[in-house]
Amino acid sequence: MKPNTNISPILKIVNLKKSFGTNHVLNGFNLELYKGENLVLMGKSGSGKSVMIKCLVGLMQPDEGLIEIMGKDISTLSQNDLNSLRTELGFLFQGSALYDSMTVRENLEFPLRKSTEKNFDTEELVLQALDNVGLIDAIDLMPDELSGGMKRRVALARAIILKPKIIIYDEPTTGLDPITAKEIIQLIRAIQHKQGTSSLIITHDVDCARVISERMILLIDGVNYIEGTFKELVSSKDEKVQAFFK
Ligand SMILES: Nc1ncnc2c1ncn2[C@@H]1O[C@H](COP(=O)(O)OP(=O)(O)OP(=O)(O)O)[C@@H](O)[C@H]1O
Repeated sequence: MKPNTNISPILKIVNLKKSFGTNHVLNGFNLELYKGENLVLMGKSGSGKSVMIKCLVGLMQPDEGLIEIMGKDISTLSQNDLNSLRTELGFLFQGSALYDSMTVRENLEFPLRKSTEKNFDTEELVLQALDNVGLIDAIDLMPDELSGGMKRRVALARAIILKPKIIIYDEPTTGLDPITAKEIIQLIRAIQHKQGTSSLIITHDVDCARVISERMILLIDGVNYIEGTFKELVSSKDEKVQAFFK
């Protein structure tokens, strides 16, 4: 399904460029994410996916290009405005990234403590988020008492706890066995459906892309080399594109 391009994208990247010396990582990368869609970004290792995310969240300064989140050009925002815009973004990082010395409950409370919005019931949000990932019973456990799949679920609960409008998933299924990976994919879909979030999913996992994507972008040679549905991309005759699906 093609997005309705009459509607403004919730996230927009235009002509993003970033080099490190002679290593030209991003050479004019473009991306548009529309409300409620699941957009998958695939790129080989070292193609610049993390650099793109760092530019997106303001952790790295691009050499050139425009990044708009919910219609706001992030380069023009004050630190305060950038921080409050960041609360509209949820992240699921590679490898879950839970705090080992904190219980599940404390891990989930962490983003709430940092939030500028204080008008919420912490206990209720924590329980709601854990319920969404089917892990209420694990609330007082420590991360090392959880399986890899449970950790990923807790990380997912933490990513959605403030009901962000956009969620960025960085390799959500890496390191999981195929069955657990499928469960995580189903959860991502269920959460997107329930909360109407827009998702940017960065993955190497072709199965994950096939199941979850409504649209895909391949990052090759620093640009959005090709865009389309999984079906369109998988039937491309272009060798660089085919290499992703072998
Ligand atoms: N701070 C930095 N200084 C110099 N080079 C960097 C820096 N950050 C990234 N790079 C380079 O940018 C390129 C892209 O790296 P990046 O981490 O974005 O790849 P990636 O697509 O996320 O890879 P992976 O899938 O393995 O995570 C690499 O060549 C890397 O060495």
